[in-house]
Parts: sequence; structure tokens; C-alpha cells
Amino acid sequence: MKAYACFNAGSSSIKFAVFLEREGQLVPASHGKIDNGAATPRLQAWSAEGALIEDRLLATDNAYATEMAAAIDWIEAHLAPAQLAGVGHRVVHGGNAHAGPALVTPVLLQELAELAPLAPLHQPHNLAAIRAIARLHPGLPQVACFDTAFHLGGPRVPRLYALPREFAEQGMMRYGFHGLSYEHLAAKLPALEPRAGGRVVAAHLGSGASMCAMLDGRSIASTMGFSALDGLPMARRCGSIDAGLLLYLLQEKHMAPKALERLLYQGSGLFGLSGISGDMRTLLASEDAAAREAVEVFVYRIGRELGSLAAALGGLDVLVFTGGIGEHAAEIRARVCAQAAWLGVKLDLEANAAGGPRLHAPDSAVAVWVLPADEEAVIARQTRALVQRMPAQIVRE
Ligand SMILES: Nc1ncnc2c1ncn2[C@@H]1O[C@H](COP(=O)(O)OP(=O)(O)O)[C@@H](O)[C@H]1O
Ligand SMILES: CC(=O)OP(=O)(O)O
Ligand SMILES: [Mg+2]
Repeated sequence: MKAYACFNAGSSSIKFAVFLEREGQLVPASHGKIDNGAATPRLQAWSAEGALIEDRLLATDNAYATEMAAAIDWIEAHLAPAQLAGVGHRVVHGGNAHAGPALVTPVLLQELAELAPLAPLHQPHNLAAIRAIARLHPGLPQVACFDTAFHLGGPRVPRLYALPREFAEQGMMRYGFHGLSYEHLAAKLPALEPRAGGRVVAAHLGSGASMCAMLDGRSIASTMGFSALDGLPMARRCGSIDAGLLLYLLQEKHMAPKALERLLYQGSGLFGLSGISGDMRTLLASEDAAAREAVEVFVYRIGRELGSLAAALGGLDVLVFTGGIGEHAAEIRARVCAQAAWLGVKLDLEANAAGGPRLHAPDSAVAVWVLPADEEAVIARQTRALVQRMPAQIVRE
């Protein structure tokens, strides 16, 4: 039996999943994650039925390579009698060249490594995972599935910064991320929501957080830009910031570029504002005034971006929440929706407390849903599709 393994290295976790090919269909076999936000990383895995089948702390130094090796070992130990036919990876940045998944080759790896400075929390880890598997299984096809690809087909104007034209020609424009998650929502929504083809804003609120405006199931705008630093405040990233402030830090405060990078990517966001934690669970449970203010800033900025994306769409028909915070923090959803009442959003508070998936009140002008993020399912589909096309490609070459 053929199996496909998928890896999704986010900023606070490594998620992985195994899918089997049965009667021409991909079926989930198991999935797991290594939470590396905590002091001691923890590996958990679940069966397709949702039973917890592994739960242990990893005795590591929080080194990404060790965590990745633990995920690979776990998959290999639980694979039999199936055999890996391909491995898919979430690769956060694909630049302008990749509007869809790509088969990994040495040339592609080199090209993707050049994009690492645009996504320093993700891209190096994504590529390290590909290299680790290539060392273990040199002949096994691997596929890079890009977070940027879903946004690439969109209109040009929302992608342009008001810089001289040659900057965009050199690739300095908005890309947008979390595309695998948005692609999953765009595929799931039509079966649930009659207005899925209308003006939809999706909010992926996890450690990294972004929002995407979709029309007819396609991205037309995103809060993230050239890098995964833009837009909403995140666990440890600042989100949108006045470029003048960065110049001030560099020129007047003589901050070194590397220190500035650490500040913006790892010392800011919920963590920086609260001074306590980047984890929304900790902040919501805290009585501390700075923790409360950090949550207020997060909700306020989501509200501002929602207004902006609704303007880009010319109105709002559907709002969808996903990602760790979007899926599990009913309080955040309630506060975002209360702030969006002016757009016609009205929540069914009981449905929201119960976790949905349908969240809107019967008289709400805007449909509101919460759906689980499943980037791994998209990775599996994209990987299998490319691997299946491989023999034909090789014949052509
Ligand atoms: N029950 C919960 N309440 C509030 N926030 C939660 C809850 N569960 C998870 N989260 C938040 O989700 C974040 C992780 O989101 P997730 O999308 O899984 O991460 P990643 O961005 O690494 O893929 C955690 O940092 C935490 O803040
Ligand atoms: C792009 C991004 O921020 O990803 P994640 O949410 O997985 O950190
Ligand atoms: Mg994620």
C-alpha cells in the first residue's frame, strides 16, 4: 500500500501526517505534532479516529534537527505494511516562480534557500526537513507545497508597494502566506455555506496569524506581504509597523540589523506586548494588565484588517476562523465579531461557545464559521498529484 507523509513546520510547531492510498483515494492514517513553543518539546500523535497513540516529552535541546528526526522516526516506525511513495512539505516562501507545488530537485532547493531571509522563522526549517529526508531516502520523491502559491494568481494592484517600479520587477512585492490553510478552507466551505463563492474573509489565527480576502474561492488580498512579518500582531512577530520606526531604530538607536530581526520576529507581538507569553491560552488566563492589553491589541488589529479586507471585497458575506487561536479561543472570536457588528456580523453566542462550526445568528447579515486548519491534507493532495504525474514527466525529459 502506498503512503504519503506530510510535514508542516510552523513557527511554534512541527505538524506531520500520514495518508494512505486506498482504492484511488487518499485517506488519513495518523497525524501528530511537536510543540516546540514550550521549554521541553512534546511529541503527540493521533490515529485517524482521533485516539492519542503517542505522548512523550523529547529529551532535546530544542534543536529543530532533533525534533524533525523524532517526527521522521515516529512515522517510519508506524508505517508498515505501507511504503512511502512520496513526502510533501509545507514550504513557506515560493517567491514569484511557483503558483503550484514543485518536485524537489537540487536546483529548486538552491532557489528556495535564496528566499530564506524573507521567512527566517520557517524557510530554513522547511528546507532542513527536505534535506533530512533526502539523506535518509535518496530516491524518494519529495514535493514542496508553497504557502505563497494560493495568493499568486490574484490581481496585481493589491500586491504592489508604492516603491519605484524596479523594486517590484525584482520581486519586492506582497506575496501573502498561510495559502495551504486558505486553500483548504476554500475547498471545504462550498459544502457548508451557500455564499462560499461570494465575499469571504478568512482569519488564520495561530502562532503566525494572517487574514485573506477571497472572491470566488480565490485570494485577492492578504494581510501578510513580502515576508511573514506583515499584518496582524502574532505570537512573537509585530505585524504591520511604520517603516519610519525601523529607520529610527537603525539610525538613531544604532540597532544592529540582526538585533532588529530578532526584535521583530521573536521579541514582539503578544509576547513583547504582554512581557509574559506569546501563547494566547496563557494571556487569556492572566489577570495581568499588560496581558489583557496585548489581547486587546490583537483583537483591535484584527478588526482594523477586517474592515480593510471588506473594503477590498466591496462588502462581506462570510467570515471564517481557523488556526490554533481561531479554532479554540471562543472569547477571541466573540470579541472580533462584536467589533465587526457594523459589518452586519452577529454571532450565535451558544454556538460559538460550543465550537461551531456554524457560528452566526439566524438574523446575521454575514455568515460566520470556524473550521479546523488542515494544511497537511492539502500537502498530501498536492504531493500525490505530482508524484502520480512523475513517470510522464520523466518520459518527456
Ligand atoms: N484553547 C486555546 N485557547 C486559546 N489559544 C489557543 C488554544 N489552543 C491553541 N491556542 C493558540 O494557538 C497557537 C498555535 O496555533 P497553531 O495554528 O497550532 O500554530 P502554528 O502557527 O505553529 O501552526 C498557540 O500559540 C496558542 O496561542
Ligand atoms: C507563515 C506563518 O506565519 O506560518 P505559521 O503560522 O505556521 O508560523
Ligand atoms: Mg501554522
